[in-house]
Amino acid sequence: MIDFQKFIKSTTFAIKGIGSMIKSENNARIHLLASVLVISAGFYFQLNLQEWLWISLAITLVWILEALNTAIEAIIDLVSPEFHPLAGKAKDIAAGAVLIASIFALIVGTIIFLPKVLLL
Ligand SMILES: Nc1ncnc2c1ncn2[C@@H]1O[C@H](COP(=O)(O)OP(=O)(O)OP(=O)(O)O)[C@@H](O)[C@H]1O
Repeated sequence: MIDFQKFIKSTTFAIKGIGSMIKSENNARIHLLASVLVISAGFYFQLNLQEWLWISLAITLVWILEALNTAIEAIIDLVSPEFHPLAGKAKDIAAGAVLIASIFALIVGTIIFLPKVLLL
């Protein structure tokens, strides 16, 4: 049987996690600002359905990877608070994943918005 109370509780924890990420991570606040700006620009330029889908994919990918990166950082700080090359390697690779998604988002944003900005 589906336990809806449990589902609501775990959704609340997930929202709490997103809130704590935005509070503690400077990069997450940058993603938030970028997301708000891009979505506002999307409304301004009246993007079509396909453009909205690409923008949504790019924004969502960055947020998912930032969340995973933040979680990985927290686990590493817990299990390896002292310096360890593997801890540094894991953090750098997790940060690399965010960078890859951010570059993808930048490419998508440029392809969609640059022609519209040039026509202004
Ligand atoms: N325990 C550790 N052992 C070895 N190197 C570490 C360790 N912790 C952090 N580092 C190195 O220092 C860098 C910065 O670590 P930090 O925990 O500040 O991550 P960050 O990417 O700056 O995260 P934040 O988004 O919280 O600022 C890492 O990318 C890693 O190279």
